[in-house]
Amino acid sequence: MQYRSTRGDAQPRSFSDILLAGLAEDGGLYMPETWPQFTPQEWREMRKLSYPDLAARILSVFAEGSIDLPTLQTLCARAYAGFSHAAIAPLVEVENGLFSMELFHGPTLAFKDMAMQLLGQLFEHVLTERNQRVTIVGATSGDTGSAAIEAFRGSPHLSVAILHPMGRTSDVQRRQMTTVKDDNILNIAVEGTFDDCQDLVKAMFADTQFRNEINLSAVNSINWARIAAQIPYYVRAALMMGAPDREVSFAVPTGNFGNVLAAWAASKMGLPVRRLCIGSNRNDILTRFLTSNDMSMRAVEPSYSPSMDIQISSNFERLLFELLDRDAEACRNTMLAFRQTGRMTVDPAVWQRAKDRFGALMLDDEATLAEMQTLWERSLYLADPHSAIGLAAGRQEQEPGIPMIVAATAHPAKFPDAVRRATGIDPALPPHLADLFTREERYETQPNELNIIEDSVRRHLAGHTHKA
Ligand SMILES: Cc1ncc(COP(=O)(O)O)c(C=O)c1O
Ligand SMILES: N[C@@H](CCOP(=O)(O)O)C(=O)O
Repeated sequence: MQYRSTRGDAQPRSFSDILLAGLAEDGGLYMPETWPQFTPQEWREMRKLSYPDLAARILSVFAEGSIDLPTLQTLCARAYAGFSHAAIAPLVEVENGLFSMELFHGPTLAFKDMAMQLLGQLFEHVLTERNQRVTIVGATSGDTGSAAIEAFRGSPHLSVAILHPMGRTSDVQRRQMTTVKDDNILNIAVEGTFDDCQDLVKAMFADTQFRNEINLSAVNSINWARIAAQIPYYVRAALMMGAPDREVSFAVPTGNFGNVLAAWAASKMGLPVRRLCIGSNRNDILTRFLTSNDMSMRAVEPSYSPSMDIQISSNFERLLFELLDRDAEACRNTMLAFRQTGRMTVDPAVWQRAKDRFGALMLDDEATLAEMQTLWERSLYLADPHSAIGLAAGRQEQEPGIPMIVAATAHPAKFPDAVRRATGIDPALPPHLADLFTREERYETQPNELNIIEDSVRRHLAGHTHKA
């Protein structure tokens, strides 16, 4: 399988190449040249596979020509060995026909582990094979950072620098990142928002000298491998509900648009998905786009669901590329104009195509707490604020006879303040994190300035390489 950029300039590249490259050189995002297809019979045969084997089967079509199926099976078995639930991503029926797909049973208690644990294995495999070293720089609004740190800590092949927006994550999220002491990890609190952190990462990719100097790589969902590794749980859930002989719908709390894009990708591969519904908090740029063709940037507002405090949803570019019939030039021009003007409206026919596929719902903080309270009182289901937004969005789009599967993206214990406020319950951290608040933190605070952040990364690499 070969990959091309949404902005058209980059050369076609293999899966292993784009895994390490992260972002295309023209600033676009890599997409598979064609959508792999499974027949109904092939989907049915996947029903009997364990989660790791199913993940390997799905990944094998994207990694074709780079990594073979037996190797992927070994890597997937290792990736999911540390999950605390035997089903890896269990389904819980919260209300009649409304299912919570719990994606938070990995080591850092958020859906990011589902892909990041596998990326950890994929990077080790490809870097060992190529005898190469890279530096991963990632942006996080709270969960990607800790998942990446957990997946890559102690690796002899790479260093990881994570930029988080100062004071805008939960305390649990920050401590999960900043209490990890491995030499190859650097945490930087940036005086800005998540969007600033993400822009800094993209600016580092655009700085060719710096990019080459440190062998820059990415593990945010701008990296296609992240999306590919998020597809299997949608497939698994749909198969459990009777697909391909029955349609299902998905609802996903959304920020950077990566998770719901994986569900959409599964439908492009032939999985019978009826509706996709996104939930957002008051940072509702995507909801506004889907309800009124208005993608206009506003200031990022803090909310009870901080991981979705995002205005610039990177993966929307991948959907736009498809909506524009893969016209890379039109995609590039639209994205550049969006960044210049802070506004995007698309041709009404293009917008209609998005609306035909996606529904959307916005919940502000008050409505989020009310939803958490209702879920607790009616169903004894303790949801974190992000998952609660997804469940409300899913309920809105439910249709008789069609299972609605909602991505539950974080463990309630990551957001104890909101959970306590909504339900009066104090959600406990699992034993491996029970002493999180007594661990010592280590991080730098830096202004939102590219040169300063690049220098921090350089200093860290010099110190780390020195020690190694
Ligand atoms: C807990 C949680 N829920 C939802 C989201 C939104 O997911 P995405 O950015 O893939 O849309 C995030 C962050 O990505 C998250 O950490
Ligand atoms: N919510 C995310 C933001 C980054 O998303 P990603 O999927 O692109 O890595 C976070 O928690 O960091």
